[in-house]
Amino acid sequence: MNFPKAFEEMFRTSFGDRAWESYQQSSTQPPVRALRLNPKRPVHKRLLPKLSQPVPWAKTAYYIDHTLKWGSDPLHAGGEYYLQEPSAMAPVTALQPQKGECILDLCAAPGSKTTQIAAVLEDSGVLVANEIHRERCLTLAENTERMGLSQVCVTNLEPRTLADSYREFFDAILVDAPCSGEGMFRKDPEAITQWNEELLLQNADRQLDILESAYHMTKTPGRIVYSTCTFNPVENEGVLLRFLTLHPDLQIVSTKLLHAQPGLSLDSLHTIATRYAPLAKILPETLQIDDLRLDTSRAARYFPDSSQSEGHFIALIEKRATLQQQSANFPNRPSAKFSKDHTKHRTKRKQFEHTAQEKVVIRLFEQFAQDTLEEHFISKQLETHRLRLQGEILYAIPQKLAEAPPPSRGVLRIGLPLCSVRSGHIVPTHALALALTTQDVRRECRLPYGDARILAYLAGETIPCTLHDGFALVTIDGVPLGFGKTVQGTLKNHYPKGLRRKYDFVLSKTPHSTSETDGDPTTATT
Ligand SMILES: C[S@@+](CC[C@H](N)C(=O)[O-])C[C@H]1O[C@@H](n2cnc3c(N)ncnc32)[C@H](O)[C@@H]1O
Repeated sequence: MNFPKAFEEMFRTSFGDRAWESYQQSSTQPPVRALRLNPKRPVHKRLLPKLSQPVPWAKTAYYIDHTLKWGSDPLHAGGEYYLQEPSAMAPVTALQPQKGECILDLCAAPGSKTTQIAAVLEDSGVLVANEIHRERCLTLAENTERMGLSQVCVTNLEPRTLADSYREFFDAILVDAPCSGEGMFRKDPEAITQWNEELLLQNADRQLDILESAYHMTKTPGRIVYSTCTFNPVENEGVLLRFLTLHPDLQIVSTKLLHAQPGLSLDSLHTIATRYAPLAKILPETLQIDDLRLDTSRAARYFPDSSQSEGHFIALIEKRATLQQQSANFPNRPSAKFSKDHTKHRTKRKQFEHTAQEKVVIRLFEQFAQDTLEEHFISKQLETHRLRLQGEILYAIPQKLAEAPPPSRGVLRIGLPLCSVRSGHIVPTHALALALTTQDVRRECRLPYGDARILAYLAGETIPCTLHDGFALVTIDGVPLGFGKTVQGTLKNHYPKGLRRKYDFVLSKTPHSTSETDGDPTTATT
């Protein structure tokens, strides 16, 4: 691999000559790949023999054979697993989401960390997944659907706009920031050509801006994880120090991540800054070396040569009350105005009632549910969610989210979309199908792995089915693929048109019999 001279200089100055030699050597190896199992799905027996090496720092995660096209298997379409680079799993491990918490994934697309957080929350609490770019946000929504998540709200907003609605709302926020992507070089050698020092400075400023919004959305006490897939200290430690000098109520705490190197200490950063101008440019002048709050060595860095991964930087930051809580200086919205809006909303909440149109759709959905779903699924949804019609879609919205003032625009999905109504008939959503288990439904069209009807269904064809007439969940040995409607021995296809494509039973293939690329855009993730 040909690295720019300036990149080599940054690396040698920051991490030493030996680290550079070792890094360079690792760059000749193929990138490592891994998957995370979806705890909502039964583990398919086809997968088991292929999952022999766990990723040490993440739950239910395994290294996988990089020669197989994992994204083309029908089990992938059923959300059985999520393909994710191993060190990209570490930020969520550091965040330590707890059941019932309100969590924000602020830079979320394509959704690898959103789906990882959701796996821990297990349908409890609230998870807002935000992505600024529209196209990437659609992929994020698709991935939350594929993994069967029910408590997720997907938004397409600038972080500052989101902060207007959710001030001090979240227990924990993940800022997996856009960065110079030095940890992507093995996977995407093209990225090397775009690397330059100006890019590091621009990214650092942008990251600081995003972190500012995160700060205002985090409760006290609360936590923020800041992560990037890049190595340089102009982003990473540099951004951390700039962020923490602005907020005395923040403190870096240890991530305790396995197999990671510690972040660069304040002492070493001062030395590096004397030899590396971009770092000297951004390092705050008033840093006190013995200020434990700013101990950047508590952050964690994964390098490809010292861990089996591509590379990441992760810092866990705690927000704690200080004696002199600093007054909010967030641009755009003064806090007094915000609390006024809040009161207005609370009054509205007390008077909450379904609209007439909502009542009609809910009644139709209840009839559908009586015929198609088991009682316990609906009663669980009603216990923890509120039903609300948004446009044409009836949603089950997590209670805590339904009580908060939602952003007035840019919401792609708020909780679990249940159904829409067409010509007086319920059309259940694909998201509902994938949020179900076989215990939740009255009719399951269960197909064994390898059955040709699976590929036909995923291509949008009708398939023969002997079940009683009505909606049925199509599954591969219990792993849901989508809905179909049985009419006199034929299952009409409800697999979404936009997702229909050719799949292949990849997991029955022996390693090295297929090409190295995955070929699935929805899984291109750090
Ligand atoms: C490293 S990627 C996130 C990967 C994602 N967390 C995952 O694990 O799948 C960073 C994301 O930040 C988004 N982004 C770019 N500029 C941004 C900005 N100014 N504010 C917020 N997000 C931004 C990018 O579109 C990109 O999707």
